[in-house]
Amino acid sequence: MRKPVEENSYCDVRPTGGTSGSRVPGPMVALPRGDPRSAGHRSRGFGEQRVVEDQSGSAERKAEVKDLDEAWTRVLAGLPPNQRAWLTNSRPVTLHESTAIVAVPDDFTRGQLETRLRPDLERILTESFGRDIRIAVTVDPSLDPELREPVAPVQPVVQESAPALQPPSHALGQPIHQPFGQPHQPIHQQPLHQQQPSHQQSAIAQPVQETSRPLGSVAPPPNGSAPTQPATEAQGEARLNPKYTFETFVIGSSNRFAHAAAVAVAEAPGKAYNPQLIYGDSGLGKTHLLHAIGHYVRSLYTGARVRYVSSEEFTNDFINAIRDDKAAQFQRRYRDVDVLLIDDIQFLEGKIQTQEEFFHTFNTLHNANKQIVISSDRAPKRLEALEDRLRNRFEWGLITDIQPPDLETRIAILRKKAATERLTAPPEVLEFIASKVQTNIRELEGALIRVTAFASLNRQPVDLSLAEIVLKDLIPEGSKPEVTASMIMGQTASYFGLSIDDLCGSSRSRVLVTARQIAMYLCRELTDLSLPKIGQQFGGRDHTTVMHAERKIRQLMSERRSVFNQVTELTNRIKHQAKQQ
Ligand SMILES: Nc1ncnc2c1ncn2[C@@H]1O[C@H](COP(=O)(O)OP(=O)(O)OP(=O)(O)O)[C@@H](O)[C@H]1O
Repeated sequence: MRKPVEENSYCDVRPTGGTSGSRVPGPMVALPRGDPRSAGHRSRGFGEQRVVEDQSGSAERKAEVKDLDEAWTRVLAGLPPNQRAWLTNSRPVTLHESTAIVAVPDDFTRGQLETRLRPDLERILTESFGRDIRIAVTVDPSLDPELREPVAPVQPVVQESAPALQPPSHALGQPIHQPFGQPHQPIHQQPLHQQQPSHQQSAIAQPVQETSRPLGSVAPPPNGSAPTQPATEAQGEARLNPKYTFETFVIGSSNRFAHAAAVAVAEAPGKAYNPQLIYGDSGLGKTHLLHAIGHYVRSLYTGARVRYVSSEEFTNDFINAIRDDKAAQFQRRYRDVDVLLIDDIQFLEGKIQTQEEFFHTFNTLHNANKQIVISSDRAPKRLEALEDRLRNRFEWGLITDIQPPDLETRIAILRKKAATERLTAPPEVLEFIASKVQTNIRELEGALIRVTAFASLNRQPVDLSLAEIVLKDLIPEGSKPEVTASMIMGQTASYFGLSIDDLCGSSRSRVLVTARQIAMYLCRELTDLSLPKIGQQFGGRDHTTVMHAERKIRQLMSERRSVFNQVTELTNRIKHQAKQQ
């Protein structure tokens, strides 16, 4: 048997020069390529979703969006002036189910909305709609008035830059749904998406256009989950795990935005956000969301060609195609699809030839308004060994991150997992497991499985004492792991969406001051560092500042539940990180 070709053994292509623009951390929005806003065609800031919805011609959706606008007017009227000031350059984007997405110009404002303003915003929105509404905040730098003038095109529009790659007629100006065919069932049959606006039906029930390629015609089962057996080639090609659907995905503050964006992408593939990039640490649900998009697209659009592939498989496939002289088949496999879901893109780092191939795959799909969804373990700007031109393209669409889930979300995930896997575990055991395993959902599920398996093997009931024994082995106490100031600062910065420089800097904004004081407090609690040493770590501050911070946080913890929760969650994360060192 021939050995597979080593990716780098034949490469002679070098990455192009240049640097990608630096971006603020956290969920970010980049203008899609060809977005008329980038050429100054549209005065509104962040509003791609509205445009998509308006194009669908749905009266219901328009009404809903209008409601959000109206509700937003009420929000502005209902807030005291000092809070309203934070919303001057903010915009409501869209309402998806019970989540209102709000765009703000920078990360700092996002912090304000997510902490200080959140209760009032959600209260007024909830009152306005007569049902529970949560907010998800996204950053759209184009809302910053200082960046608005003069309006420079962010990306050249497709037609200007690449006349040879004109998308097919159906891809310009017409709904992308058409080539996919009609939905095989009314939306209201989707259990999780019962509140789905009925615009979906009218939007996609349009005449099916002739396309040059055959369309699959297999309808998935009514619940939107994938069948266990591939019934046709098209269905088999999708390679979706039937367990990874939106129905089985638990939404919490750590993944709310990524989830909402994923649903929007699945409802309007190629139109809402293209590409969508989801990034986050291992085991936080990126693959799950990719598969869920695939299932949902296939349940909405009969015949949609969806392909899920890990970047590793893409690389191996490419290498084998070259070895076997089957480049054309390879290209058809990845370019003749409506939705390409590509997982763990960081795997392409350093693989120049595969990156080159993926670059062309990306361009072909994007130019034809086909949807691309990418996952990565890091933000694109941190994929240093990826070519700039690829990283830049990832920023054309929507970048969403997934953070480790909080305690409530972890408990909810365990509950769902126990229900779907028919595992019996009392609530106190689920809570105990969720408190022990904090950062990786795969480990969380593993712990539940271990506990229930242990009980079953020993014919014992699943109770707290048994869970303690099992998890002791899983997460041994051992010697006290060493916590360092840099660990604390790193975790605190990422928890609050700040940088280490922010923590060491001189800004006195409220979010920053609280974050800095919490980090100093944790340094006192979790390390043996002296007050002056801690002061030095935070940009050479005086030891009295550290003393003040310690007192302040102690006091706030007993007064404000939010601060108590923040300190508890951060302590858990830091200890967990220390254990892994
Ligand atoms: N929000 C969630 N609700 C329910 N299950 C979840 C959620 N997030 C993750 N999971 C489950 O956790 C496990 C790990 O998730 P997944 O494989 O999607 O992580 P990942 O981010 O792709 O990790 P990696 O980067 O290591 O591939 C899966 O079984 C998935 O179903």
